[in-house]
Amino acid sequence: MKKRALISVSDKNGVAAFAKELHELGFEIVSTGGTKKAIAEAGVPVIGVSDVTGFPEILEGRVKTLNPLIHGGLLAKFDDSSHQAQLEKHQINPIQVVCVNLYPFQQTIAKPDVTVEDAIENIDIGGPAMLRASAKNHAHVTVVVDPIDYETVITQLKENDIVDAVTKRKLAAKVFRHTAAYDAMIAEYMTELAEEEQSEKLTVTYELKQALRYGENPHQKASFYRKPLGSVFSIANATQLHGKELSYNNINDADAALQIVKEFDGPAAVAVKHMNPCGVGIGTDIYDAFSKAFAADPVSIFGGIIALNREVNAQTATKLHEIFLEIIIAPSFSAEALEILQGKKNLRLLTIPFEGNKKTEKRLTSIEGGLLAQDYDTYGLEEANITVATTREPTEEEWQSLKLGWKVVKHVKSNAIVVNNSDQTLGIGAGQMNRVGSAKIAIEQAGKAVEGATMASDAFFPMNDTVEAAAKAGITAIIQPGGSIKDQESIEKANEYGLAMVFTGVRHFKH
Ligand SMILES: NC(=O)c1ncn([C@@H]2O[C@H](COP(=O)(O)O)[C@@H](O)[C@H]2O)c1NC=O
Repeated sequence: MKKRALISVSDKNGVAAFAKELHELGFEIVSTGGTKKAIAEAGVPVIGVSDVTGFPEILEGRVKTLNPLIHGGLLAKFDDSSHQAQLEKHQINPIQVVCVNLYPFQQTIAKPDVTVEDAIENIDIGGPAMLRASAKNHAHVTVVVDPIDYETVITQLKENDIVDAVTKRKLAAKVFRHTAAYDAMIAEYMTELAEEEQSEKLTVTYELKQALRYGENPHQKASFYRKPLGSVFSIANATQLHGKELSYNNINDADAALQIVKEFDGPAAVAVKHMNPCGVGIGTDIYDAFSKAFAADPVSIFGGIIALNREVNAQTATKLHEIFLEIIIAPSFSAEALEILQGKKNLRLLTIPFEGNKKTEKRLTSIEGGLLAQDYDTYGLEEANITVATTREPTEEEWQSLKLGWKVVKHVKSNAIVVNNSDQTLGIGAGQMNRVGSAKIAIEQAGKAVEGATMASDAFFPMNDTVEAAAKAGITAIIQPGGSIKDQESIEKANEYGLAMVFTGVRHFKH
């Protein structure tokens, strides 16, 4: 009996050539409608699945290969006499090679004008059934889901007449990853469609974007995966114009920088070190903004990651060029700016689209043995929640400054304190185990500029010691969530020093 190959693919790239090789190796080719046509057009003999099953493709292709005359051939063990006898009894031919790829569900739902009907029709049923059957029976069947593997299969068949067991197992594992990812994508789409907020299972899928040289430290192995159809405003969607490959730490820091710069509509520049901002500046143009971000902390910016929300021009590039930086991310670079910055061999220059940066994804954080899923902290200041707790109201300039501080403090690791003026940060205290410790760091870093500056705190003051430290340093206004049982003590302390203190009613922990 002739060996049989079953080919049914949506992505028809290379399939005719693959079929031709199989034919020349003595295989009888069996195919579904469109695939059969593509193969026949290339002059390769091919028989239709309907000729095998004696049943037409029905329901506009919803049922074509779902038939025991096909699945019996995929699932029978070739070395099992009972299975062989059953195949003979029912006149089923065994299938040695299966080549299937699926309806383009992902590409379909990526279309902006996709209808639910269109999405549903692109859920492949028969394909995954054939893939899973063949992969289950991989001891006997060679199954190819990825056109990249056509060559390996043909080479091995030509050299040894068989595909070796290790390759067959790898191909089968690839199939199960493929069908699992395919179903995860459908599950995500359907869950959204059904407006289910919290599901009993989380089935997300990611694809390898980059094999990383190492993780947080050189002894840790690491990879970078991207979410298919994920947010476009993402480091996973960046185009690298220049410089060394991104590292694990670069990616985390770049993500942190993007989350901060996203807070601003006007020209803004953000410098990040170890996922905390070390300088944030806003200005009349991007040069002005970057100059302020740089001046905010000209020491910590060394080796930092910079995100800017306007095109980098020559003037800004010249200033950026003076500093040792790891990465610069912007919507674009002018040709002149690019030329200036490309002078630095290792400096990574990235662009990402700043448009369409709406995020509906969940932030996933892994813990050993589990995963935490939460919304991104996209909450801004809501007028309705804001109260001025002190006798003195902030001045107009203080308000501007408090709003800037509040935008930044959200992105600083808790306990977080930001000291700033109306267009730049001056001191940032991050990740201390007590709030007054962060305040002292921020105040010290601000130096003389603390005089007349404002302070933002990501969470309420459990005691009045931070207010006291701020007032003594020369801070004139504070923004914080409020809500401590000792709020009154902090208010009294602020009143005593003539400070204005605003409660936001919302906290911004970040761990
Ligand atoms: N329903 C079935 O029996 C069935 N059998 C194979 N398919 C899919 O049909 C596609 C190929 O179709 P065609 O050869 O007609 O272009 C493949 O992506 C394959 O996964 C099916 N379609 C979807 O469910």
